Amino acid sequence: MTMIKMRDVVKEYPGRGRNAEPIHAVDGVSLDIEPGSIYGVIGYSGAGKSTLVRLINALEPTSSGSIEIDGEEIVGKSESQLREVRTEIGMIFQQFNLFNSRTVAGNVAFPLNIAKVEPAERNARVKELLEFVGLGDRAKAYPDQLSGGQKQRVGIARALSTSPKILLADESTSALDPQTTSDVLDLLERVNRELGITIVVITHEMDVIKRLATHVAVMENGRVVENGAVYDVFSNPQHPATRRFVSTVVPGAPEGRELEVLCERHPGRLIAITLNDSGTGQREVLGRLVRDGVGAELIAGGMHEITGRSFGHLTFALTGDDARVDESIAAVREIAEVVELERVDAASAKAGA
Ligand SMILES: Nc1ncnc2c1ncn2[C@@H]1O[C@H](COP(=O)(O)OP(=O)(O)OP(=O)(O)O)[C@@H](O)[C@H]1O
Repeated sequence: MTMIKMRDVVKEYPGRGRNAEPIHAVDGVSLDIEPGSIYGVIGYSGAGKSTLVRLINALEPTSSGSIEIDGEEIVGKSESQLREVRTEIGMIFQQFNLFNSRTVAGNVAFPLNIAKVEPAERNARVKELLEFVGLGDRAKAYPDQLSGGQKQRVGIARALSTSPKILLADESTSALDPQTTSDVLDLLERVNRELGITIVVITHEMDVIKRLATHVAVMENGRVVENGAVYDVFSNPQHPATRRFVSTVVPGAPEGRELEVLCERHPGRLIAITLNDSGTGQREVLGRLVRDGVGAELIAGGMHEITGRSFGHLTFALTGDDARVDESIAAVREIAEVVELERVDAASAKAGA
């Protein structure tokens, strides 16, 4: 059964000022998030990501549409019914939201106290969770004595305390440095793999999606403009917003100033080759490009590993007799997507500007 099923979900806020149009923070979103997946939701500031998360854990009422959590409709439920649904959902935050007056153990125990779990069972659970997140020796510390990464580990342990089926992570690594981000993402991956918890990751960083997610939805102006398996979306982005996000982690064919610089540095004809995991490798490409009278130099691009599958762009400068270069290009076209780039020279680009 689908873990989170959204159909035509709308969240409307009153507009600011008199006679202002209402704000559609979420505007007709339909998504299926399957059990065991790590679903990334990416978008620029104001796209509606945080609102979507607040609707999933019913912190705010949905204006219209349907949200099913593990088969159970949550839209229109009473507060007491929602409390039960919320125990199925853990949440972590950008600013960690820990209680500074409580110890690490006290923070993790907090949801268990509310759920009236017996002390012996509660203490055992807290110990087990702190071991799981690698903080077994910090139970008595206070949040102020911890680094950002450690605080987020406490946040994760607390979110897992009631054994939820779903973990919502709202910009959970945005306040952390790159190494700490990487450690926290590794931990989230373990939460998913070892505990089988479905994770929804809200972020504005495509790197987080690339590292962690199995699926991605791109949001713009309250709508999902594109979604699917991460590899499919990365290797063939359709919407301009998706292309912009993908280009931040997987550079496409060079353009603009980068292309100008490459043209300044390299003579010949430039071609950009797109490779996916359909079997064609770099070696095969080179074998077809290089022939008598044709020189091929790799001048930009690289391959990327996305959900265990490879994908990337390679840009070559080809020198030699035009007819022979044509043959090389035709030979590569048989096995890969090839685009010939129009040369630009900086002087004429400036003159034209
Ligand atoms: N409580 C509210 N009242 C009125 N408007 C709101 C409210 N919450 C959000 N909005 C508006 O809804 C839109 C989406 O906001 P939301 O915070 O969900 O976006 P976001 O993608 O999470 O952005 P950010 O990354 O900056 O948090 C924005 O235009 C925002 O101003």
